[in-house]
Amino acid sequence: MADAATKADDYKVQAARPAIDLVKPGMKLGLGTGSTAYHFVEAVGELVRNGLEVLCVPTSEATRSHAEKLRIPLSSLDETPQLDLTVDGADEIDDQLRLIKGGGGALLREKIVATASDRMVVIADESKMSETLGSHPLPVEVVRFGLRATTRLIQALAAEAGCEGEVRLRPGQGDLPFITDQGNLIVDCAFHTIPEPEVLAFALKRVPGVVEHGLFLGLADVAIVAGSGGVQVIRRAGA
Ligand SMILES: O=C(CO)[C@H](O)[C@H](O)COP(=O)(O)O
Repeated sequence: MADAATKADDYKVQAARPAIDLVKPGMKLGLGTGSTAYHFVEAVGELVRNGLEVLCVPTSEATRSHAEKLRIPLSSLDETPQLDLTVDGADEIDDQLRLIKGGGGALLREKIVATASDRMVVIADESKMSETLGSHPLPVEVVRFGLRATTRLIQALAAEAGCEGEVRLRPGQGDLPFITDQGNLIVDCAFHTIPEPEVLAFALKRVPGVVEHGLFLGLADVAIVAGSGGVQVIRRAGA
């Protein structure tokens, strides 16, 4: 078990390494969240220690505090509304580079930052690749008000989009729910298979209590995926 975890972490390091070659002096960067993005942030920290000038926007408070420890110069989207490149992890990736994100609960800021970037590069180990999205529960960020009504509507509209399964409030510490950096809740939707991600995304956007969902469609330009066969670079058609 420990060996499998170590191998997966090695792959995460291997996926992060080529992404660092895309970083050029003066760039404005989005810094992703999670255990894979962690390695990219570490590598940016090393470049900064060696004199590289970049300005970075973190996608979560966790990444902010990591980057601060590394003395990476930070900004916000208010000060720096357009970024050159965002590098982030993913929970699931299909061959069209459609993603499920939000396993770490940062999907809202991650999507805002990726959308504000000229390019989004995803880094991942091979376990994240999937023929059909849905094996990872889809995180959906919702407001607290009307949670049960929101959950029911998510289920009903998702069913119309061909997706059925348990919609569960993400637990946090003790008896408390998980709270996002924006002070919202997350429901994880165990749909198992999402036959038409665009149709589901459209349906979820019709639910008033939904702030954002973890389907990232047409956002990732490149995926760098590391595994037993080496490192593969996958480009989205037309990107
Ligand atoms: O979307 C995310 C956080 O909200 C992460 O990018 C995703 O969960 C992947 O994380 P990891 O690299 O730890 O597997």
